[in-house]
Amino acid sequence: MSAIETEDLRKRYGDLQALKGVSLEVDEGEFFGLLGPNGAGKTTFINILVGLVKKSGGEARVFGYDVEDDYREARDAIGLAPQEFNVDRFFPIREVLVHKAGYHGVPKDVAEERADEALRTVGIYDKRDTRFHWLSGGMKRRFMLARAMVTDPDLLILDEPTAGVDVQLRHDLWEIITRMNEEGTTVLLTTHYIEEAERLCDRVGILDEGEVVEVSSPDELMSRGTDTVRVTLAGEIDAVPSALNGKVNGGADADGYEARVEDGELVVETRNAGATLAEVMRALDDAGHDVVDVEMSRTSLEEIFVEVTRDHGDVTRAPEGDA
Ligand SMILES: Nc1ncnc2c1ncn2[C@@H]1O[C@H](COP(=O)(O)OP(=O)(O)OP(=O)(O)O)[C@@H](O)[C@H]1O
Repeated sequence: MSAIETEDLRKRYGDLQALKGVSLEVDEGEFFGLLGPNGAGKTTFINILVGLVKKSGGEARVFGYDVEDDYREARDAIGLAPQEFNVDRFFPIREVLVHKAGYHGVPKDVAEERADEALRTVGIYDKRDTRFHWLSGGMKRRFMLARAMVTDPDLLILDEPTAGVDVQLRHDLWEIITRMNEEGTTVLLTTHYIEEAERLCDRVGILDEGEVVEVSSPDELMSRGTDTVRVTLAGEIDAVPSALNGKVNGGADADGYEARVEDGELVVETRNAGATLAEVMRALDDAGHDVVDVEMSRTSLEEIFVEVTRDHGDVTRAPEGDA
């Protein structure tokens, strides 16, 4: 069964079409990243799933439950850590967690156990009698995750859970979320940190201006980029060795690569540096060159992300009748 399934999901705020027909499927147990520039519609998508925003059209289901017709069942399956802090400021945080679990139908004694466990997991158990208000910024982020997990949800939705936190805390939060996913919880994560998506997610969906422009694994996305191999030789070379010249096919595509001489060094652009390198080294050796140094660089996921959303913009924002 799918954890999340949307078909042609639409949302209009006045004149603004924030979601323009989003069809997405997230499998049970998957770690799915939703990426997109500011205003792409990520929070709107999440808010429809949790019943905070009413859809204008299309379908949205969580574990088969319609998010509007079967609101209670769908909502009880979700643990949400929203982007904005929206926590009761008058109660100690442990009580906030107990109330939260109770609201979702968890009996009081179990709720209390879960609250303690969640606070321990995120490392702020010793602050259990403190009000949210008095926590540090990092502790607040930890608490948001504790609150999302206290109902033991099948689907964890995290809207930029690590925004503005330091590297250490980010890694701590990653570890906790990864463990939950390994134990079977489906995770939907939105983030602006591409590295986060690359490290954590099985698949990422890129949303741009209310439309899904791409769904693939981080690896698949990375393989779209071009790797550059720069080889420094003992002496300068003035021409690409003929064995490599034969591979030039007008650009670096899946089957080939493009080699050129730049400042006396050999530069090869390829889809896959690992696969190409051996061939390049053999060709240089056969041509009698001594290799002094090899430097490889990959296009980052960040660059690919920028490219994908820019290309989408070129199409959707092109004036009518324009090619
Ligand atoms: N309640 C609202 N009323 C009017 N417009 C809204 C409302 N909520 C969101 N929008 C608009 O809908 C669009 C999508 O917003 P949304 O918050 O879903 O984007 P996002 O991808 O989450 O952005 P960010 O990465 O900045 O959080 C934006 O243009 C936003 O201004």
